Amino acid sequence: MLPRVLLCGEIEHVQDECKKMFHGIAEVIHLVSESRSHFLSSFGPGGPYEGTVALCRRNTSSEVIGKFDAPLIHALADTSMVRWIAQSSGGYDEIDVQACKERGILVSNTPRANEDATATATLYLMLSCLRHFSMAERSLRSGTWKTPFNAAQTHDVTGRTLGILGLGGIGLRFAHLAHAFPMRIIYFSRRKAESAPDWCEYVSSVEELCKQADILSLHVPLNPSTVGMIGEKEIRTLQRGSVLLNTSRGRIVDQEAMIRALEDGHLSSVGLDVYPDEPRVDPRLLTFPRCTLLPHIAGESAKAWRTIELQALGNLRAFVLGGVGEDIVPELRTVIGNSTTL
Ligand SMILES: O=C(O)C(=O)CO
Repeated sequence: MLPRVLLCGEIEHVQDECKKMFHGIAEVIHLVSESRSHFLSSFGPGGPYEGTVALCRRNTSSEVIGKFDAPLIHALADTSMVRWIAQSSGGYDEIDVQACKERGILVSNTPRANEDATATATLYLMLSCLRHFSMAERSLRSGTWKTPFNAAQTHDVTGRTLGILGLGGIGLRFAHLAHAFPMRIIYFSRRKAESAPDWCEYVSSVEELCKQADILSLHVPLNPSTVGMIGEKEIRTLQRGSVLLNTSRGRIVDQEAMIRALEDGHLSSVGLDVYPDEPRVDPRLLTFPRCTLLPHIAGESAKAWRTIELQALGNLRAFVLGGVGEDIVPELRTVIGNSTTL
């Protein structure tokens, strides 16, 4: 019997490629569970997921089986042979990687696959927040032409200082895109990035970044050390009238502090693609017409989706064939070699 790989969330964009990739080496099976308890009780003998050695996971699966938190990972390790989870996105914050580490399950993600799409969307948010393009379009679509859009309250990019928090793939790509404009670009990362161009200045702390920037863009992953990283103190350190952009994860920002700053004008607008409790959007955010709000689509373009799915499936295939895939998340890289073979 071939080993089985379970798709937790469907492959939508590369179905033919998926069939070819696993032909003769593994049986690809689909999620049939309608609850978390059914999911967890289905790996045993005679269950629909019997013989599953690895999963490909999309965040959409959490609607049915929930996040891959510590209880789920421990139950999975107790009741199944699953040793690899190939996450189908750059962010893997819905998987408890520490629990995976304890139980010898490795996790891969899809770095690089949607850097360009996410950086491009961030650029759109920056321009829209300064020039109120989203508001202007809403004025036109509602049949009121330029009202309530008010050009006198909009701003140019020229002369602004863009502060990038996290100069990984997306942050760096955004820096390059923004460099087309006559603006100063600074960044803070845990360590100075070797790939940073000369014109992208390193500053030594988040505080220094907030002191100098009047546009702050967030590009760090969500993990226990980044939850609430941008709170009241950081927001108030930004100059009055600054713009905050977030295409990483909602919980990196203290949403209450952000809303207070929008209410009293300390932040002139925010450009968001992500929210703390998606798909819920705090209704107070909808009352600030100059903000640009997207429904977590920054990293989604036709090319990005195909690349993400191919990369996730590639990691899964490498695991099935050789016992280890690529793109292991940083927290688990030291675990390679332990109990991952079929
Ligand atoms: O790749 C990710 O993690 C995304 O959030 C895609 O938008």
